[in-house]
Amino acid sequence: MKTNYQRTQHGPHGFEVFRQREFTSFAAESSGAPSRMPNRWSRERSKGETTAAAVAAGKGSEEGGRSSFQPVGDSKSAQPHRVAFTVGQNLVEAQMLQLFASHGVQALLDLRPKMLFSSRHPWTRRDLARLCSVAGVQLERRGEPSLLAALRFSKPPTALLFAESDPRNAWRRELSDEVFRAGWQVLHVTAKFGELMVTPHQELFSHAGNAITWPPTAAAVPELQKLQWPCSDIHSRLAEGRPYLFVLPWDTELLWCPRWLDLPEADRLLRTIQEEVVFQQPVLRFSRGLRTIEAQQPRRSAWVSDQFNSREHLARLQAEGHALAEAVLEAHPLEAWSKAVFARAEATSSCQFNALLLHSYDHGGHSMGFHSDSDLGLGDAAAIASFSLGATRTFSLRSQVPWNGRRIEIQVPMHHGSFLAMGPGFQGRWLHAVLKEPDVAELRVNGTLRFYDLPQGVAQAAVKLRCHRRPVKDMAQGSKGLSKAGPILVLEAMGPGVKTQLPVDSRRLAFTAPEESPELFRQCGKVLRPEALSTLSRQHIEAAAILGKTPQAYSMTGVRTSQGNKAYNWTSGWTMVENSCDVNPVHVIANVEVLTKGEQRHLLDGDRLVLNLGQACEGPPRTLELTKMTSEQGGSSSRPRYPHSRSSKPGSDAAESSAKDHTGAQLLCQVRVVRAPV
Ligand SMILES: O=C(O)CCC(=O)C(=O)O
Ligand SMILES: [Fe+2]
Repeated sequence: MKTNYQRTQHGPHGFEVFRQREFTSFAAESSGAPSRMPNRWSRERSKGETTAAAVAAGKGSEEGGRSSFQPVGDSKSAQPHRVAFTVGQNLVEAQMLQLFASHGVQALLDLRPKMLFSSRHPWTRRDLARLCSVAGVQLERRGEPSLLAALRFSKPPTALLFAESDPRNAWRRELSDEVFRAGWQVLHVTAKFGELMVTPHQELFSHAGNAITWPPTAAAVPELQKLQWPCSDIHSRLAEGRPYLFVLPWDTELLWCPRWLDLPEADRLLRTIQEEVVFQQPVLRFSRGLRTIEAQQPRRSAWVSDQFNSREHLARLQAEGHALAEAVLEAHPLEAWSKAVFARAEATSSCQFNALLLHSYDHGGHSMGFHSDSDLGLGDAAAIASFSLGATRTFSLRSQVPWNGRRIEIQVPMHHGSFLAMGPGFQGRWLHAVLKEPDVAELRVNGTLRFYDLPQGVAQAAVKLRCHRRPVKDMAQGSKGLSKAGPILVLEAMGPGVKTQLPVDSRRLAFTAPEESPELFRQCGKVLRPEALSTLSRQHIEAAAILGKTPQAYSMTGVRTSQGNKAYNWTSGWTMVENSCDVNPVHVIANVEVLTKGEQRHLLDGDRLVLNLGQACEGPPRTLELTKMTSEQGGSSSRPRYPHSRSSKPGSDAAESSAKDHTGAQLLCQVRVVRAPV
């Protein structure tokens, strides 16, 4: 089979869309060495800038004055037949078959963590086995001690199946780096907006590097002192008011200039930004399998750039049929004030930038969760600078892996007029965040300067929000003693900060009908510890409704309330979800609906609610009435308007059969959501 890819257009997130043509010639062309990839940068870059070919060959451009860049992979050892596709489990059957058939995939290596194998999972082992036997593909589980050993035994081209739908995320990123470094040609397959896209690993992660010289010296930053890790007194150094270059583990560097702007300069810049810049608070959308999740960004943002997101550029993309996400904000063109900011930041950091992302944290409740700046067009080689105006907020840094057995945590007090720069390689080793600080009442404006290595792409800040479908028994784990109860509502504090920091039973609360089990209801605050709320990166809690498919299934398992042997009244009707809060919208995840105040809909099996807990829900444990029972009975007339479906297309076969599957689904507890005391 001969297929190849031809670049045709850029997806709305800057992913380049490849249409299939002939594969073998593409693989042969590109797998030999990344430098032989036809590259998009060289077409677009201005004279003197480093081309991708030079980058891949490990050469920086002398003309452009850039430092040399080390390609991620060892291109010399690449062999034409060593081709691996990475795919996420969000691909549906037809897409998997399309991938197998058009690229001659011989083996599928399932690399998903074990816990994900459940009957609720999009791809069970059985489903995969059936798929592979139909397609004549060998299904393999990672049995070897290492992925590379497993790959060596598989017959390429091999598809690597990951839980993550985004190749930039976690395990999928890490393992594909490993495979790429071993000389394999790695091609990431994504399904966005109904289209299969293939992006070579190096296109997604290579960055030409924007450091002109790095690290900066006292020539650029007067009185700069270099401090080598381990420095136990780093926090007192950060408070000293003097500039430092902290040389941290893993060859990463942090430049700290606490007095970057003097007081009048900082005041003036803050005033100008407030006057000139229109900030927006977009609703962020995330793909989760076939579902889309929405949440309002807990801060206001704005872009300033002449290269990305201009009004004309976004309009052109839309005219070409691209649906732009709400989070893709139109950029303000550069003006005198912003040009001065770019020039000053470039002089201090000895780096080049082409976009400024501004955030307005209006108060301590506004935040940004732990993340690394890994938007498309950035990547590990990108150096990123950041300045701060207004209220002092803590810029928290945490190493991605332990150093001498423990993760390193550094708190940088970013005050009015301060500046820092994270050097090349930093994003691959560290996470950063601006967590909520309830005591801060004043506004803080932050600006991060970046260099997007994108040809006229769309700059969009990384969005990190995870939502997991879990089997019922796993969900119930966090409920300590509730697991025997039938319908359970589980609220789980998510977001990367929470997830990595807190054990599962500290960030979940699960309860049954409050009227039936008041003592459990009161325990909610104990189960969901305050840390879970204070580390919430997106100010949201997810509520997953765990439902029985049929009333009979539950009565057979003998569900009892905690107050006695009284069984639930399984046939009392559908449970509705209603938004009774006009400040914080309730998002019903399964079908991406935002319920405005007073709106209702049926709560269905698998539905999740996102509650944006803001000031309106502050105070002592407070009950937010979300749902109420209705007298509707199951059956065709009361069939939910929005069947929980694997297909978003109404009327499709999948939607029909899914609706049938779920007609018996009922949630029989009255759902109340309580905010735990902080
Ligand atoms: O507000 C800050 O200091 C951090 C901003 C940030 O991390 C980002 O824009 O990616
Ligand atoms: Fe960031």
